[in-house]
Order: sequence, then structure tokens, then C-alpha cells
Amino acid sequence: MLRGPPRDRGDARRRPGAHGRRDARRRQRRPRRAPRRADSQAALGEGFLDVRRDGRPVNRVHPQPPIALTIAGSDSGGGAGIQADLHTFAAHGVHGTSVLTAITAQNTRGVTAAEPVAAGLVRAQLDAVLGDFPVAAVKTGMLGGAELLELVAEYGQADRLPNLVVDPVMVTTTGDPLYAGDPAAYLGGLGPLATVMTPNLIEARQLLGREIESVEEMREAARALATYGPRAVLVKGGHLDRDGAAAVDVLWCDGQMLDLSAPRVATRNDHGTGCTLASAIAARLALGHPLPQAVAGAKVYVTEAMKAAAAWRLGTGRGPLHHHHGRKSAAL
Ligand SMILES: Nc1ncnc2c1ncn2[C@@H]1O[C@H](COP(=O)(O)OP(=O)(O)OP(=O)(O)O)[C@@H](O)[C@H]1O
Ligand SMILES: Cc1ncc(COP(=O)(O)O)c(N)n1
Repeated sequence: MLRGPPRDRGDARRRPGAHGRRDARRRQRRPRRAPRRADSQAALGEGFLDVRRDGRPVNRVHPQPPIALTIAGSDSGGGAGIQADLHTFAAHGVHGTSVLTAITAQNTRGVTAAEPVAAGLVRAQLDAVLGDFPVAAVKTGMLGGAELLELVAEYGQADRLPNLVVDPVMVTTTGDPLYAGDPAAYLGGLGPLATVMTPNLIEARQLLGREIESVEEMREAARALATYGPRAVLVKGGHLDRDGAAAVDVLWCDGQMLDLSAPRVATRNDHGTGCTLASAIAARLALGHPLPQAVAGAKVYVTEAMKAAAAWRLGTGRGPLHHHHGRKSAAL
């Protein structure tokens, strides 16, 4: 279990008196564990979330949450894109900011229309967010084509996109194309700037121009993609062996290969799994988790979100995940 600093128990415990003195004696006896935190978080106040074994964050009192940014398209159905990312940030106790790159007319059955946001307006959103908030981690999703990809790369090259998680979104679960540019531009443009790239099987095939049919070939693909400069590459195996017992992803990180396996959830609600995974990684990086733990924890979070939504019928096609599983509604 990843642990943060001890919980702030509130004013009552800080008042002088018997309990206060007893607590003070206990604190003296117990050696204090040094909190782990990212440098970028030092400026953001105390504390980050504990994460349970099942990946759900433990609710802690934060003087203020860290901030993450998603640069992605809107999904009118609320299952993927910006909407999934902001749900995921909120579920992790991270304040979400967003730069909209495209508007899609989309539901659980597919995409019926999509328009990119003008580059000038994307730039204005980036300047508005990055010029004001101390953003601790960034996730990119749908960029639509070369123009916005190059624009985002410009901000990365200027060191303005810390802890950059690049989800090279090219096509939806339902088979609709979301990227019109050359796949190689992803590797050249964002590869060297990425902390981690998270292609699914189809995207990894397009990026490398070769077939990937097995976990061993996913490992080779992760190694090959890492030569373009990202610190880590996660090749996702959601589309491999759909009838198998496990959903296996492979992570190449700092020269080491890790297989991340989770029980395969029997569900038709798998819309937005890739967006959710990438934004959960970004949220955990913003919270100060080390990279491999951030990726492993994010995968557990996605598995639990899939399980919790398996019986939902929110649309007639492939529905969204339950991003806030394990949490009570604010209306209760
Ligand atoms: N049925 C499932 N049960 C458990 N985990 C799954 C299942 N399907 C996908 N996953 C996991 O979800 C994450 C996203 O994987 P996937 O390969 O589906 O990415 P993606 O295609 O980018 O997602 P999306 O469906 O949003 O496009 C991975 O960790 C993958 O292993
Ligand atoms: C705006 C937007 N961004 C990303 C996806 C990919 O998600 P999925 O493959 O689950 O449809 C999507 N459908 N829409």
C-alpha cells in the first residue's frame, strides 16, 4: 500500500488537555515516517492520497488538492475524453483543469460528428491554465491531427507540461477514427517529451507499422516505442485475447519490463477505459506517486471502475465506467 503523511485529525486533537498530552507522548515514541512527495507537489501544500489495495483512494483531508490538466476532446456521451478524465481526477481528489481540442457528437454506439477546436483557441486555453495554475501532471488524449499535436509539443519543449502522460488516441472502441495525421508524428513530436506513452494494441501497431499478436510482441513493441524517447511505455492489452481470463498490459519503464495483469471483467461497458487509465496515471503522478506505482495503481482503479459499472445500461451500446466506485453520492 502506498502511504502518505499521517492524517490531520482536526482541531480537537490539537487543543491542550489530557488527550493532547497522550497523543504528544505517542507521537514522541513513534518514529516519524518521511512523507514521499514529488518536487512539484512541495509548492502545493501538504499531503497526498493513500491508496487501498483495490486501488480506491482513501479520503484524506487536504489543505488543497494538486492540479492536473487534460488536453483532450469532448465526448457528448460522457464516457471518454475530457469527461472521463475530469471524473477520474475528481475521484482521485485532484483538481482537474482542461484544454478542449475537439468536440465530438458521440454516444455509446459511436461518433456521428467531430470538429477540431481552432489552434488559436487551444493555445489560449493552454496559456490560461498554465499561466495561472501550478499544474503537477498533464494527460493528452484526442489531438485530432498534426496541427494540435505540434502545438502541444511546443509547450512540452518549453518545459511547461510536467509529468506528461501521452495517450495516442487514434480510433475509438467503436472503430471511429479520431486522428487524421501521420502516426509517426506522435513519436517524433511527443515521444521525447512524454513521461509515459499509453498506446493500445491498435495504436501500437499503427505507430510501429507492424503486427502485434501476443504479450511477447507487446513487450517488443514497448521496447521499440521507448527508443523514441519517452521514459516509459505502457502497451495496453485490452484488445488482446478478449475471451481470456486476464487483461495484460506491459510496462517498459527505466529499462525494466513489467507485466501488469488484472482479471478480465465480463462487461460491454468498456467505453473510455484508455482515457480513464491515462488520466488515473496523471492523477497519481500529480499526487506524488512514483511512475511504476502510478501505472499499476491506475490499472487497479480501471478494473474496479469496470467491475462497478458492469451491470449498468446507460446507453444501448458500450457504456462508460463507474469512475466514482466506492464513494457515496454527495446527495446522500
Ligand atoms: N474487459 C476488461 N477487463 C479488465 N480490464 C480491461 C478490460 N478491457 C480493457 N481492460 C484494461 O483497460 C485498460 C485500457 O485498455 P484498452 O486496451 O482497452 O485501451 P484503449 O483501447 O485505449 O481503451 P478504449 O477502449 O478507451 O479505447 C487496460 O489496462 C486494459 O488492460
Ligand atoms: C473525445 C474522445 N476521446 C477519446 C476517445 C477514445 O475512447 P474509446 O476508445 O473508449 O471510445 C473517444 N471515444 N472520444
